[in-house]
Amino acid sequence: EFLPSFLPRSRNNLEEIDDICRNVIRDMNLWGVCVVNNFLGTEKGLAVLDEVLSIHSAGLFRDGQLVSNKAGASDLKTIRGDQITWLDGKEKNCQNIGMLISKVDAIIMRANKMHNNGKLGDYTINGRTKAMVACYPGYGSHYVKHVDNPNRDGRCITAIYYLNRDWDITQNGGLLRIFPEGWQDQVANIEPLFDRILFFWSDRRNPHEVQPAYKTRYAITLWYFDAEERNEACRRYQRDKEINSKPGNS
Ligand SMILES: Cn1c(O)c(C(=O)NCC(=O)O)c(=O)c2ccccc21
Ligand SMILES: [Mn+2]
Repeated sequence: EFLPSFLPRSRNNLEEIDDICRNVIRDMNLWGVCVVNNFLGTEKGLAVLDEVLSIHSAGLFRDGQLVSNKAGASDLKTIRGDQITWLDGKEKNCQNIGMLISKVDAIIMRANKMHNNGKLGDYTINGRTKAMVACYPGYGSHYVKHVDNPNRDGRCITAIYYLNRDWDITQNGGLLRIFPEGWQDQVANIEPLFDRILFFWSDRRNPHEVQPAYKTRYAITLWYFDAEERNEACRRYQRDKEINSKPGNS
């Protein structure tokens, strides 16, 4: 369920939300990508980072996927890639992560309402995934070029909040490179900087990769659902399950 826990916001917060919304709507409809810096402000950003660090030191991250390193088949040494854990933000010692999630919800819901009678990019957003907290250990772990939602699973917007202080892309790597469809051979290079949030369409319009990171790299990702596409995906999933469960359809 998607419960934007709207708290009565002081005046300036609402103005700020409105201002960010206008940026998100304009950039998403123009480029399909939007970057907002200083999203929470340093103090709140650090509070979120502290919670992520304590989750990491509590060993709650599942071991990352095994990826063979670029050296090729010869040495079978594999390196651990990204480590992830899923949160809904209501867990104990996660209230700042919860506050981050509520703020992103508020922006997406408001942008959804604000733009041509409640549609952002022709989507009707009515839900989202839990938050995926990701950690790239800094031994060259990377993420191969991919599309988040290549086959209409319902996810329409990807939102990634970065937590990496004093990040030097030349030393630390970890660049997110997006290859937006229709930009010809132009690419979007996004540095995973502290208190930066990034929005982009989750479908085939935005193939992207995470380049090898040489310092621990943290990010929190939310994926927002388009009501219609999600319902259709769930119906398809249900039908496939029934077909596959019938005897003889092993
Ligand atoms: C760890 N991690 C990811 O980092 C990205 C991704 O695209 N990240 C972009 C970024 O961190 O800038 C993903 O898309 C992803 C998808 C499924 C599981 C894990 C995943
Ligand atoms: Mn991705």
